[in-house]
Amino acid sequence: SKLQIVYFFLRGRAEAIRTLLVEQGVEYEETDVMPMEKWLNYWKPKMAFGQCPLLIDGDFELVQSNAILRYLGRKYDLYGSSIQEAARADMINDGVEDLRGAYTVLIYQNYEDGKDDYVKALPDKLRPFENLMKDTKGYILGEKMTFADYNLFDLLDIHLTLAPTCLDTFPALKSYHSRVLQRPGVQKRRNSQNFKDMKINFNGKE
Ligand SMILES: N[C@@H](CCC(=O)N[C@@H](CS(=O)(=O)O)C(=O)NCC(=O)O)C(=O)O
Repeated sequence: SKLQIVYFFLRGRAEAIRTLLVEQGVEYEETDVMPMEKWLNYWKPKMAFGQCPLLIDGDFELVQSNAILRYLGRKYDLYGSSIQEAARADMINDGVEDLRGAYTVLIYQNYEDGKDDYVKALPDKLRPFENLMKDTKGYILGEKMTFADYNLFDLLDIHLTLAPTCLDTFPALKSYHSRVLQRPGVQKRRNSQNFKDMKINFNGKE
């Protein structure tokens, strides 16, 4: 049976998961948790933490977007080939989660008043990723993509929407973003109507 992603009709925290699955050639179905009444009364109570995305893989169910990415990383051999490689992918994915969390607070709680300061402080948040990516042979672990690359790419991509010049002083990140964007599987996702129809965030702010 096909994998199922249960989430809002949004890029949000599911986009890295979708892009991974499309590029790996894994068929999946998308279940929209809305309308709001359905989310609140049917889906939300089923979710371990009251939140989505949820991945359904046969009779296995998993929430937490980063746990889902890591599960798919293990399932499709996108987690390196040593414990040190896996740990580097984990480290960078945790860094992505830190910045994604700050981005989420801006978008949902403080966009109008906080955007200028957020964008001003953004170089200090991106510089660690530039330093971590400047000596790699393409991706987080070298020549092969990992689950964390899909998350880092999505993080950079949503920040390019928020602040289009934010990578101009970070050549490694700028070339990394376009390298991932040009991958055939990523292009397949990006060119899909489903992707084009989805907003980044629930409140439409970006
Ligand atoms: N740590 C969780 C956070 C999930 C989360 O915040 N989900 C939000 C939607 S979104 O922020 O990912 O867009 C949600 O379910 N919100 C609805 C609710 O909390 O009722 C994860 O990574 O999956």
